[in-house]
Amino acid sequence: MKLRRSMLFLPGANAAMLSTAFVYKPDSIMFDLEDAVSLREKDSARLLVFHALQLPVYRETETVVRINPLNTPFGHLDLEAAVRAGVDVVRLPKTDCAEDVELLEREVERIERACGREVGSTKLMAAIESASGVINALSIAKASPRLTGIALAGFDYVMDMQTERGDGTELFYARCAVLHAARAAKIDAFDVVWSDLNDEAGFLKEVDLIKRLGFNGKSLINPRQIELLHNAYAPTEEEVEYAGRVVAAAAEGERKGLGVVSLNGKMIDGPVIDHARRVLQRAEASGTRK
Ligand SMILES: CC(=O)SCCNC(=O)CCNC(=O)[C@H](O)C(C)(C)COP(=O)(O)OP(=O)(O)OC[C@H]1O[C@@H](n2cnc3c(N)ncnc32)[C@H](O)[C@@H]1OP(=O)(O)O
Ligand SMILES: O=C([O-])CC(=O)C(=O)O
Ligand SMILES: [Mg+2]
Repeated sequence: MKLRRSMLFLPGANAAMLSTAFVYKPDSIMFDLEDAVSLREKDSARLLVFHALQLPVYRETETVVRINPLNTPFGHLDLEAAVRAGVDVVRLPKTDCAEDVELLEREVERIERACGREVGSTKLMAAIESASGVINALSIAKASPRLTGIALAGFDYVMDMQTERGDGTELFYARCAVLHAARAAKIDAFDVVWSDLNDEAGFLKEVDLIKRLGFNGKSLINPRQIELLHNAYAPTEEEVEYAGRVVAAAAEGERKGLGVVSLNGKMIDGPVIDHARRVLQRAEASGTRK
């Protein structure tokens, strides 16, 4: 079970962060070449990220590079550097339609062939940051078998919608649309960045909401957010104990040839058993909540 709860952004021009981010153990590390890098640092950031990707320490963690859009002067250069350096996942920002992903896929394949990397080994992720992107979320999510997930990018999205970040009401439709598209395409779904590092309670409230909606995780901007997120996503001891009893009751029912059994008056059938197995898998992969 590949956990993708935390995807830590860091500015590609920041050499100190590039060389230490792995110690925080996010599920994925995302080197940003887009909006966190000033125009004057685009070239040096690309070179730094190209070298950082090849450090042995990054073999252990999933690496992601957020390139600039392909219709900018930087996008193709970023992509060339990321694929040649062996990045695990390329994240395309400002994805508005399936054709954006199809173009990305063609370019990635061309570069893989040119540099001798196995064709298909570079995975993709699309960030949806506009009304058009949200409307096209399903076709974007199904645009390439290389896609591991889609992400909602809240800051550009609320700009496009002529609103601003608030209590989450402004993101409600987009979150549901992106999530349904990802689930229909059987890929991961990532929620927006939380930018107020001093508002831990607000962050945790948002994490609770997106976990209940069904997101795999969130894009993060600071190491302090990682442990909070992982802990909130870990099942509690009680959930694990109950899941164990559900699986045991189901096994007992199967031995007796029963399709449905009851545990303390609660019906236990297929989806309940699947959920219990997922809780146990998650506990095995991430431990229990502290
Ligand atoms: C809308 C968008 O596009 S969002 C995506 C793009 N944005 C980004 O990539 C921003 C990433 N985050 C950051 O740059 C920073 O966390 C900021 C600017 C938000 C806050 O910076 P600070 O106030 O310095 O954070 P803080 O005091 O918590 O830093 C503590 C330590 O963590 C390190 N750190 C902070 N953020 C990160 C990060 N994202 N990755 C790795 N290390 C980090 C700092 O370098 C510092 O290390 P040090 O103690 O060795 O100097
Ligand atoms: O991709 C992200 O998560 C961050 C981002 O660009 C945005 O919110 O506009
Ligand atoms: Mg953005």
